[in-house]
Amino acid sequence: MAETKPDKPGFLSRLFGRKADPAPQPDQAVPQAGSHPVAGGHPETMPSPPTTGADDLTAAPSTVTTASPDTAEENKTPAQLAGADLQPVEGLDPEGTNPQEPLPRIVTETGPELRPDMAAEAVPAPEPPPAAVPLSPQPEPARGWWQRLTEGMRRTSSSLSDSVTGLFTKRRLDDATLEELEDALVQADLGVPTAMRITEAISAGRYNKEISPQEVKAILAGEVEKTLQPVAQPLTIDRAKKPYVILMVGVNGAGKTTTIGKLSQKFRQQGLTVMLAAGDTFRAAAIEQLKVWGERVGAPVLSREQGADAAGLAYDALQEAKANGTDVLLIDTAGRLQNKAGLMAELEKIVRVVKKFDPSAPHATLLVLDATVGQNAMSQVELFQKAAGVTGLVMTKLDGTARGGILVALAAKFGVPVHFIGVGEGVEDLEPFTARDFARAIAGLEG
Ligand SMILES: Nc1nc2c(ncn2[C@@H]2O[C@H](COP(=O)(O)OP(=O)(O)OP(=O)(O)O)[C@@H](O)[C@H]2O)c(=O)[nH]1
Repeated sequence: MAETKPDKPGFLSRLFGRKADPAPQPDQAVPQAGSHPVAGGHPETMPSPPTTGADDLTAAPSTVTTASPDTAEENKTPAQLAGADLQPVEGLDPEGTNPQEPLPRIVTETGPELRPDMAAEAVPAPEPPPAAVPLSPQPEPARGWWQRLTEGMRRTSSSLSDSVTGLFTKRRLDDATLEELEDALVQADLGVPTAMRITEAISAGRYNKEISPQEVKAILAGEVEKTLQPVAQPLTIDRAKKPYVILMVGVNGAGKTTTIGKLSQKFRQQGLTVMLAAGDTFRAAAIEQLKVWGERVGAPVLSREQGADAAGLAYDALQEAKANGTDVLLIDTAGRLQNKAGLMAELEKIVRVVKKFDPSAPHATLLVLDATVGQNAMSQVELFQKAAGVTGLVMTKLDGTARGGILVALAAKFGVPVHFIGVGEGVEDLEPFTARDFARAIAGLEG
């Protein structure tokens, strides 16, 4: 549920009286940084912040797994560890010793490609998964991205669709209707400025006339697409940077580790070599989870023991990746809470250390956002931007919420590129973000 609707001028007064005022202030009335609890996390169990500076880089030795698609069977990670540690938000066991911590959920992948223009193509027949990955007895038939996207976003789109249908069936477009529509859009987390823009677009030339729900949805989709178009940017790997360093940040449980796995798979399918750095040294299980992904996608994983200095690990990983001529290095980081200054300082330290090795790195800093946190995503963007200089967003779990509209609010407010969206736990459920598909899915329109 969205929060209390912020104060805003009545629709008619905005439409006729104050249209010249373009300042998109209302978003600031939406609850902001620090006003919500962060999803998950156990502040009292967080490790003490690391010392500052990049001088303590010679701690424990790192280990590198040598995963490759040809890894011998006996050397593979046991199946029971595959994807371990997948419910970090509630009941998180920072020591990684809780026998109750859920085992990995494995989903058979079907391997779509990275390019947005291929997103809607039919998914190729599933390849046999590595032996370490148990097959479900009845693999689901491959579904195209559009189908997964619309199914995943059903909760968001049906709540919007229901409002639109309820409001516009055999009813004239009057002030009250528009007011209610605006409320529904704000409730769906699209943000007040976007909600106002959409209602104004709908009312233009149609005031006091009948308008069908379908027409409203089409205008809604058009306006959402306009807002999203500038941020829908593919993640482009610059082959001249070797390794191309991607730092993954986000609060715990947002889906960073899983996203790293899914991205690695896409890079590998493009023929790129990938190395993973298990920079979430906070939890042993997170390190294991990354190793499993490394095995699955054929990417070596550089790790140290739990509690080791993450910045030192990142430095080692850079050296290793450089020495090996690796194309892409993905650095995982611990789940961080924005109100934990020490943890943010650790993130800043990782960035500093990476820059020491290569001033142009990290070449991309991707903030993974869990769509289910709704408006709290706004404050996460602000804080991670400060700590790490976010260059792009990945939004996960759009399938688990009616608050998918938050992506529109983020686009309107920050203009940070959105590279990928996730609508499920499977490898194939993460795809490059395209404005039109998302806009039509959210409006409940056919592709
Ligand atoms: N439904 C759904 N679940 C997802 C999606 N993306 C990730 N998840 C799940 O979210 C959970 C948390 O993912 P992780 O990758 O462990 O999150 P994390 O950010 O690395 O968490 P920490 O290791 O605690 O920092 C896992 O169960 C994932 O399978 C998505 O798009 N949809």
